[in-house]
Amino acid sequence: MTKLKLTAAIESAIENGEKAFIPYIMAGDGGLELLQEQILFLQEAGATAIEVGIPFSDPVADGPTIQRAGERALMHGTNLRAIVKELDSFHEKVQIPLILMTYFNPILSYGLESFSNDCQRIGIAGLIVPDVPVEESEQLKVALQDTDIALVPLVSLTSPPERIAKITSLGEGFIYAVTVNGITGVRNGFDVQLEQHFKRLKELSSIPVLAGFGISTPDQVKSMGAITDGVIVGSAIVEALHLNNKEKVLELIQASKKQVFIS
Ligand SMILES: O=P(O)(O)OC[C@@H](O)[C@@H](O)c1c[nH]c2ccccc12
Repeated sequence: MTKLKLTAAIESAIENGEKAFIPYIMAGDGGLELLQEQILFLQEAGATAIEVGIPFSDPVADGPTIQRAGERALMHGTNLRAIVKELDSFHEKVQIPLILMTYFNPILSYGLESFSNDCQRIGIAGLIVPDVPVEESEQLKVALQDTDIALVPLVSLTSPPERIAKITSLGEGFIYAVTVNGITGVRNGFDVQLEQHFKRLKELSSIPVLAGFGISTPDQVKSMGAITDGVIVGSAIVEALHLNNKEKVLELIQASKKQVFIS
């Protein structure tokens, strides 16, 4: 089994002189029938991979924009089972890696085994489960061990060095480096220490390091991309898709392709 599909996609963007760009979307926002169109649009627009969010009633890590998108999706009656079924119906058209982002509860109610089997069957390349820290990920790791699905870890700004070392050694796919303390959502500024923090993470990690949380403008995509291997953009993409502002999505993705490199 190879957990390398996700890593390979990111490395290939970098080999092209670009940075990775991973948009986050909320599955079922606007109705599940939009999911295929949204994924194929982002693929066509040049996304490196896509993080597909599963709506959940108690999204503790999510800021207001993602929370509202989740509520809209739940109002449409979306759930994990329906999303997997929908993804199954068009997965042959998707060439870029898909990462599912879900809290642990929906996975447990789905059943760990069948979740892992179904994700493998429909070609899911990665999984982000924010309420399962590395120390508690054994059960999930066991369920995923015979699959090609990478369990992507989150590293917070406040993780102490021993914890960072543990996360980077166990991490798969890429390291999701959180840029702020707190929840998802648009921010105006970032800690001046970030560059140092990312440098350390990159030194410790054998897989790519991507920055996420609070990135919402082309300039931020460029400046975060200059000090990491790429970015994840959630709230700004969710909002732009909700307002059908495709131009904004294209601008954000383009910013990851024209990089100013700071050495
Ligand atoms: O919305 P932002 O600030 O651009 O951050 C990305 C984020 O939305 C996405 O990766 C995500 C959505 N929900 C999460 C929960 C935990 C970690 C990450 C996420």
